[in-house]
Amino acid sequence: IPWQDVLEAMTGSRDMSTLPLQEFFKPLITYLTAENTKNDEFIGWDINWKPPETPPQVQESLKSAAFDLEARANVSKFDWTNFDPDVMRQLQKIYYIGSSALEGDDLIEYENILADMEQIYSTAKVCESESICIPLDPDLTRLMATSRDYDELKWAWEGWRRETGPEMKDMYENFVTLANKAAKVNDQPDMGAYWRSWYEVDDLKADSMRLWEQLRPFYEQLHAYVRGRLSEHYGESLVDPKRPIPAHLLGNMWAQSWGNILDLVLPYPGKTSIDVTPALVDQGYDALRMFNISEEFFTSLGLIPSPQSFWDDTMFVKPTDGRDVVCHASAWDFYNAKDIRIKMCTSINMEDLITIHHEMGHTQYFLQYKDQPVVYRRGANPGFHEAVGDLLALSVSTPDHLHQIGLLDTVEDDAEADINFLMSMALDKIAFLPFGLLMDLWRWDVFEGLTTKDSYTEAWWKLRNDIQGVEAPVERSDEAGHFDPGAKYHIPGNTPYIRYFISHVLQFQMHRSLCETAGNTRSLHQCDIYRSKEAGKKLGDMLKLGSSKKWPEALEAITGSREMDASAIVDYFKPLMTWLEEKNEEKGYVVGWSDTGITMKPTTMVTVMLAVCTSWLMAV
Ligand SMILES: CC(=O)N[C@@H](CC(=O)O)C(=O)NC[C@H](CC1(C(=O)N[C@@H](Cc2ccc(O)cc2)C(=O)O)CCCC1)C(=O)O
Ligand SMILES: [Zn+2]
Repeated sequence: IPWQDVLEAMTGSRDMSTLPLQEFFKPLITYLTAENTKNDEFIGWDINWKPPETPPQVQESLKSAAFDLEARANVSKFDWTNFDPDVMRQLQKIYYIGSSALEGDDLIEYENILADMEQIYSTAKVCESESICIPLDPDLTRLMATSRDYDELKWAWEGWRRETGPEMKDMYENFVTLANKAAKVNDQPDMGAYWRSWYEVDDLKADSMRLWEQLRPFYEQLHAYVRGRLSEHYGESLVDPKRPIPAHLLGNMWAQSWGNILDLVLPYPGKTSIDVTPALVDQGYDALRMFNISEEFFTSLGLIPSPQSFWDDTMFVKPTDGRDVVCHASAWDFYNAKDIRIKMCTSINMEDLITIHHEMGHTQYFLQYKDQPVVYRRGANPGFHEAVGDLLALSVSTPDHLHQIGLLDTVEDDAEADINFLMSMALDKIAFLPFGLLMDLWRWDVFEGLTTKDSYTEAWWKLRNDIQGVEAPVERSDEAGHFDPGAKYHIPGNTPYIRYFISHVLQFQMHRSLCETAGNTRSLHQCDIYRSKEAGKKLGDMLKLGSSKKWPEALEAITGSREMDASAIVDYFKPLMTWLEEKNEEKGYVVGWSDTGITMKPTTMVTVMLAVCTSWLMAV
């Protein structure tokens, strides 16, 4: 409560007053006044007065004494600029507490809306019949990954959006109002600005768009090839080779990673498979054993082993006692420098093996910064926290590494096998970029008030079209009560998302540097830092910083650069990009997309322009 209330409780007055102090010293003040008058002392000080010349050595001691006094005086003035910068940084992080700054009913309503939306999302099921209803995890996820039936996929895709979004739509509008109210208490104009403030850069949106512009040409090449192959598989009537790709055909409920349709777009089908799911199943892997693969990779680098409490308390698989749990994987720091846990409904497949590494990247960060002040127990920026696990998974995913740990029996090291591997990586890493970007482009506009409830879905599909080049397989509209953003965990879960886009740039930058540290001599996409204590030391030292330093310093500790830079991901995928440009040209796959479906290749465009100009000149 405000100090005035405390003062009033003690003294009955709400104002500070000097009267008691004067009363306390009254006798002395009377005496001094009389004495000074008697001795005709000069009261106060005359700024033109100069002390008599003091001998040099006395001057020196006076100066040093004055300096100390000055320094002490400054601190006692509680002058922020004079505080130790680290104290300033800690105070700032203590002061800005996000949504916790809401008071009373606002805070209760805010928490209730979040709980209600989370409840809708985590219990939603799509019913095939009166008695059979299937949840997202694992059933709908598996269907979206494995079905190749256009209509079955559409049924699951549309059903999931029907069971989640509409019921949340009004809640979300109220949620945004309260979130923005909290942002203002944190000295931010809206919640999106508050989230972006964690990156401590002038314009995170501009930085993100700049990175995207560098990467978009590569995405367009991949998009063109995948659309071409899907169009051949499903037929042009279902997949128009010039339009955005129907969003339900990409192996994922949100089309955010396309790894599950590798079989439909594999460049060289004759080569040995690099999907280890069959091996995991055949070798009888269970969740715990998959976690141990990840644990062993981390400790091979000399990183910190997971404590026994982690193994005791982690939820590895979906409970079979009927409890409704939030199956969306997550890693938890209990901020007691001891307890860390993961909660995950692990399936026995490659995708979840990678997810396990992602989650253990979080718990490794928790372990590394556990001795920092609590306010510093965070990523250098949120993108760093998301990059750690994926960074190590870049080494684990290489065919050679998978072979080394017995999950691939043969590995072919030739150009075609390389392209197949790069394609499998691109279907996750390159395909993810536009989605990782558009999630918060949509949300930042909503928090800023540029997108209001009556256009939530319209704005969402405009971004999905423009940025990601995918479109809904069925009509979507706000008028119909749709709220498709609500079908993605992080919207009702209110988890910021740009961190994943940033992570997808950072993880390749760090991979390139750690590969150098580990003495890698092969191509970047073949690099495996397994067992490199030097690489592990570099990574560990950066992780120990937590958020105690601004993130460019943390990035510099690993890469030597203070800038986020997309050149590493471009280097990694270079061989595939060259291959895609040639293949798209050779197969006549159109690059890019537009709503009208009329897209011309640049060469055609130029021809048309020339024809127009010539005819115009002739006329003139
Ligand atoms: C207490 C708490 O909240 N803890 C945080 C961690 C922390 O902040 O300390 C946490 O556990 N968040 C959960 C979230 C889970 C996953 C996720 O949501 N992934 C995104 C995007 C994505 C896509 C590709 C990729 O390679 C990596 C991520 C999605 O699935 O869309 C699901 C599986 C993977 C990661 C996570 O781990 O980030
Ligand atoms: Zn994460």
